[in-house]
Amino acid sequence: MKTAVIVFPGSNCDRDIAVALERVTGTTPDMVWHAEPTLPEGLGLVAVPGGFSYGDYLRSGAMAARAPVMRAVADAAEGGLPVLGICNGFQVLTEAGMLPGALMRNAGIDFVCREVALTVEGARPPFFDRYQPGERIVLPVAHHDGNYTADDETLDRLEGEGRIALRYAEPVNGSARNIAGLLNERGNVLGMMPHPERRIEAAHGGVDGRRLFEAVFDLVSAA
Ligand SMILES: NC(=O)CC[C@H](N)C(=O)O
Repeated sequence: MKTAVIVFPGSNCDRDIAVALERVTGTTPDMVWHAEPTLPEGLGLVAVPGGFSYGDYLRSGAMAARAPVMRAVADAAEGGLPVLGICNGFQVLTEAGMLPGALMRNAGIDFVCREVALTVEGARPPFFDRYQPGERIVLPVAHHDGNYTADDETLDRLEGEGRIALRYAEPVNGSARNIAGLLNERGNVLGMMPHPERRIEAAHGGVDGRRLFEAVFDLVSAA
């Protein structure tokens, strides 16, 4: 499966996700610089990685959302391509309007860097069909702007449409309804604050992130 990882000035989890994709899919992803106007042909997944794009000025993800490559990412998502935004990637996707709501400063102000327990809310493909609905998993988080915020009407709609993909098992950063991960309407764009790419082999202390990549790989290989 051909994959791409978007790289912004200040990305720092681009290598982590590249290694995870390589280990799971057996192919090396294309690293795509933010200034590129297009994406490579024939992709099965685009990853928007974690980090501190543009130093988190003006808000985390705000400047990256306006990078030339993001227009191509939005077009590809509209065409149904799976897009995975992790941590800063989730912030970029909300700032780009590809996912609703915003990620605000953590309720406790502090940077939160630890393992957290999460509930997988649904087993919806392409990302979660290798998990059980309601399954409890553990992944690491590392962020200062993970406090998901949206108005009540939006939150109710997200719940009603089954688009809350992941919830913190207990409050971590003040996120509305403990939201840790979110899908777009079609289900092919996922933004999540925890880092699945940092839990794919035993040496990481757990493998709860691995099935997410395997599920996308299965889907694309079967196509
Ligand atoms: N690990 C990350 O992607 C950090 C995300 C973001 N810049 C924050 O601290 O909120």
